[in-house]
Amino acid sequence: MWPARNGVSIRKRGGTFMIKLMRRLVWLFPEMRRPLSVAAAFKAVETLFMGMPYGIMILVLNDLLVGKLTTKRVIVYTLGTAFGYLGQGLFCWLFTKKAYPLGTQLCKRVRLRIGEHLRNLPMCAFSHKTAGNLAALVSEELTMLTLLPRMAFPQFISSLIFPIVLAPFLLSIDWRLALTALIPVPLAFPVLQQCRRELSKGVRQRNEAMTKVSSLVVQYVQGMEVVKGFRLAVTQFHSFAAALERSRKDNLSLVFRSTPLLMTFQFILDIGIVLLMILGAVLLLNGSISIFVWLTFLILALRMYEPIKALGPVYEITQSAEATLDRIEAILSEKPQVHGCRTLAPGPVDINFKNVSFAYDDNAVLRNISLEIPAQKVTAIVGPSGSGKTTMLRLIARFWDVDGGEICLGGVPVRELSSEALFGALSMVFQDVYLFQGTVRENIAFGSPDASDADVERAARAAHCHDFIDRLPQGYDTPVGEGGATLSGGERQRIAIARALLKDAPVVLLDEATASVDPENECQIQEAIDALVGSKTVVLVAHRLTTITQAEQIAVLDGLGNIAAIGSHEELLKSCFLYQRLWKHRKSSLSWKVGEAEAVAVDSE
Ligand SMILES: Nc1ncnc2c1ncn2[C@@H]1O[C@H](COP(=O)(O)OP(=O)(O)OP(=O)(O)O)[C@@H](O)[C@H]1O
Repeated sequence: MWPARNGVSIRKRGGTFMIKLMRRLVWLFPEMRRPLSVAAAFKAVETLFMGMPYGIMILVLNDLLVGKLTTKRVIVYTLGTAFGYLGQGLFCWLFTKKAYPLGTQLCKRVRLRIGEHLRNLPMCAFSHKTAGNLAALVSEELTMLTLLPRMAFPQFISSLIFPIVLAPFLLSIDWRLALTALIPVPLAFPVLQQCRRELSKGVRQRNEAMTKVSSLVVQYVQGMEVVKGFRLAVTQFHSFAAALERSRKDNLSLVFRSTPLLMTFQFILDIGIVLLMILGAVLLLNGSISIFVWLTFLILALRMYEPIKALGPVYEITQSAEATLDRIEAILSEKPQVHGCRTLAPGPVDINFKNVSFAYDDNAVLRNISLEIPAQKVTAIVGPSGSGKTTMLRLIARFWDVDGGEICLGGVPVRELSSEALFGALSMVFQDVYLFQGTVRENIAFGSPDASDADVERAARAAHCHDFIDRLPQGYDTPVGEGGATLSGGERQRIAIARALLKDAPVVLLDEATASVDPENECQIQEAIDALVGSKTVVLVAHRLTTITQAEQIAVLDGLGNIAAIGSHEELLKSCFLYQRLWKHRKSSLSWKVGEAEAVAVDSE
């Protein structure tokens, strides 16, 4: 076995770069082994047929030189040549039929495999960088990988077959000329190896530049509002243009670095032909060989070098494919989150934080916190900005795993729950509501594929979305733009609440939006939340005064990773200084907002 590379161990056996590469491919996608072998066999037979007309040409030459070329023989040779071309055509077609779909299949399999793997990764594996990386990998880079089975591998087989078949034949005719014809091949290969090294560096640089371009595109489009709002369009565009220029330069440098080496490689092979001519002429003149032998060598050597010379471009494909395989392996080697197999007993579910500690990399956010969240009650988490409120919700859902302690759901540690049991028990409404491309109906029924249209409408009414959905051009069948860009923040949040209502899970995790919404929207969101809460275990990161006061239990985070106090609103107002401060701050910001609203109203009168 190869030592684990990026966590993925790969069987290592000998073989050339191409064989190793194909082994890696087959190791990652074992289902490709058989179709690849069949395609390779077709290519090999096609190559043999390609050699047939040359063989016949030599027979004709021999007959001509010894004066044995009869009409009958001419007919036989003509038929033989035609047969050679027919066989070549037939196997070329068989090869194409087998090998070309392999490229598209490979593309699909890689994308599916990566998609499947990403589904099981913890959230810490995702970032903007990853988005750009993935975009570059699954689009442009993958296209180069698809050339491996349908272009590079077959070309490699062709280049192998001729020397293997011809070497014994040439050696049996004249060993001196045979060695002259064959020796340039091993002499030229070190140059090709050097070219491979250059290509390897260049391809990686080019891929990095491509990834940067993709990341910038993702960032540019996703952050367009900020870009425009802060008049950064020109600056951002310049960095995008600079990344494109870098990518262009890297592409050119790849060509300029490899071309001289490729030309040297081909030149060494060409020298073989020149040497063959010189040595052949000398041997012919001193009577050691016949003209037939000399001409035979020239014809066959030219034919033998042709596919070997074509190996140059093959190297570029293999280096790109190797870099792409490295990146695929790196993604696949990210450790997936392991779920247990335990399930939850039906009925109410409580949540228990037992000495939980958590840090994002080095940023410790929670330190040994313990909190019992009773079933079917509303627990609010409050605290200064950045104190870890949202993080607590994320840990319940296992978007991240705790570093110390444990979180139990219905008495079962979340790590031991199966993903179906865990996510089946949770309804989540987060601050940044993401809506998927599709209709409003599909977005509401996202977590409940079996819901009927009537169920969707009932949930939408309860979440106070029905009226605005009804006003949309196609009602529930109105397409929603990517991320929900065509709806307002308040509308998006209410759709997320309808989604959660429809799911009807025993635990509700709710991260109230901090962004202010207009009073009418705020009131509707509040009513939608009231409908969602019902008889469920609710954990909410609360920002509105009403939601905070209505909670049966409030946990106050102190901003240093600890829980400062736990209690009801009245208890905390009496006993917790931090809560009093937070409460005062909230009230004053509310009166400030009300005052501002009144001022606007007066102004407009
Ligand atoms: N994905 C992440 N990677 C690294 N650090 C993060 C990540 N998410 C949050 N943090 C950091 O963790 C800390 C707690 O963040 P969290 O979002 O839980 O706070 P919060 O109390 O919900 O804040 P707010 O009230 O402003 O929404 C912050 O310092 C934040 O910068």
